This record gives sequence, structure tokens and C-alpha cells, in this order.
Amino acid sequence: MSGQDREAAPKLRISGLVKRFGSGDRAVTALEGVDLEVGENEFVSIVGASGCGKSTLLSLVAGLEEPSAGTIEVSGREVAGPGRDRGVVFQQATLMPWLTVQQNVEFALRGEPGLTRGDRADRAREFLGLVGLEGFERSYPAQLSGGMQQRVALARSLSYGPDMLLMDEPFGALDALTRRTMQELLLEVWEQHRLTVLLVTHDIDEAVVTSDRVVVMSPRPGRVRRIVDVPIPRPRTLASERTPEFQGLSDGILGLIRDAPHAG
Ligand SMILES: Nc1ncnc2c1ncn2[C@@H]1O[C@H](COP(=O)(O)OP(=O)(O)OP(=O)(O)O)[C@@H](O)[C@H]1O
Repeated sequence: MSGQDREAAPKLRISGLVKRFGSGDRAVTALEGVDLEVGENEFVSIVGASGCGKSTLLSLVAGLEEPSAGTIEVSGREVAGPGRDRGVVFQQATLMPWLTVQQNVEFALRGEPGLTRGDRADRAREFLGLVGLEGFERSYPAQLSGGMQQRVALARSLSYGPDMLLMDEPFGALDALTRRTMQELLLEVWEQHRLTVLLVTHDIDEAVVTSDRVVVMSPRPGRVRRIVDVPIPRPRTLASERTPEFQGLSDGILGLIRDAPHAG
């Protein structure tokens, strides 16, 4: 996507965003003046040192927290709370343990207007298939591995057709091998459903291989330090990481995070 397209119709526009927690001596400024635009169908990752406000930024876009100052617009409308236009995937799958995999996804679809019970069942099966869980519809979350539970969470978030997918360390609790499989799955899913994605991750390689742009934040209070374009051709696979171009981008981002001057 060109810069011009982004200017024409940003899916997400964050302007002058400030977030403070607490008050008086105990006040913590997590974000101070974040400006960011994300284009329709763009995949953008957010990286930065621990505590720089990545999760706070995502929670604000999800509408789970309120800004102290500044604005967040999704599709031109100011975010005033959580909404079905934004699907959220956290580090923990937060599935309902008493429901089967299929029922967990169907449950998320209950608020969808115009869907019959049969439609919900079909939609749930479709998205469980998309994330490779065909045959596990009747399993309970406790019977699944962590990676499979995250697949359910992804299917659940995608099933109601959000415009944006907000992910906060979605693979952070998984072992290295499962994490790689999930990154591959995410690349495949994104190729099929090119929705706008905002991904918070500690894993720089994960950010580079998945994203069109990587936002590097400065240490707390978080600001956008640099935005790095990732011009690696799509469709990408994890093999894309074995190129000198990839390594150069990844090393450059690591350098930006390490060299960032600490505030105060
Ligand atoms: N509810 C809260 N109350 C008080 N302080 C908070 C709250 N949530 C976050 N903070 C503080 O805001 C700052 C940013 O936190 P945040 O979790 O957004 O950072 P992060 O970059 O996601 O960190 P990490 O990479 O370690 O997950 C931290 O100093 C944190 O302690």
C-alpha cells in the first residue's frame, strides 16, 4: 500500500494519544503523544522495550481503556468502547471451559443480527476449519494444547467478520515450535482474509515476517520512535526469514529498540 492510499482512507487514525494511569505522585504516563495511521488491509506490528505501552495502546484501540487525551478513530468513527468491528486476541485464549470448541465460537456469534442457529453453527465450522481445527469441534478447551486453544480464539475473533484484528502477544505463551506453526497459520489466514491487523509482539522476527510496517516505540512514556517499512514480497512464508533483506530489517529494528534513549 502506498503512503497516498493511507492518507486517503486510514482504517485506524490515532492522534495525540496520551494515557496516564493513577494520579498525583503515583501517576504513570504509559503513552505520551502517539500518532499513527493504519491503512485498510494493512498489517502493522508494534514492538518496543517492556513497559513502553504496547498493550496499553492495543487496549485503547480495542476500547477497553479510555484515552487521557487524544483521539482514536476506526473507519472515521471515534472509538467509544469495544465493538464487533474489532476482534481481539490476547496471550491467553480466554475460552469458556464448559463449552465445546464449536460452542465457544457459536457463543461469540450470538449477538450477530440475522443469523439463525444453523447459520451460527455453519459459520463456526467454517472458521474452525480455516484455523485447522476440523474434527475438534466437540472437544473441550481443556482437551486442547495451548496452540489449539489460540486457534479457537483466532477463529472466534474472525467469525463475526471484524474489520480489524487486534492481537496482543497472541503466541507469547506458546513453545517455540508451536509459535512458528501459529505464525505460519497467521500468514495463511491473512492471505485469505486481508483484514487490517495490529499485532503487539516481543518477537522482532514475527513482526517483520508478518507485517507491512513495524512501529518501534520508545521506552516509557511510549511514543512512536520509528516506523519501518517491510518491502518483502507477499505471499510470505517463514522461509522469507532466510533472506539477507529480512535479516537486515530485523537487526535494524533490534538496534532501534536497544539504542533507544531511556526517558527520565
Ligand atoms: N491498569 C494500569 N494501572 C497502572 N499502571 C498501568 C496499568 N496498565 C499499564 N500500566 C503501566 O503502563 C506502562 C505500560 O504498560 P504496558 O503493559 O502497556 O507495556 P508493554 O509495552 O505492553 O509491556 P510488556 O512488553 O512488558 O508487556 C507500564 O509502566 C505499566 O506498569
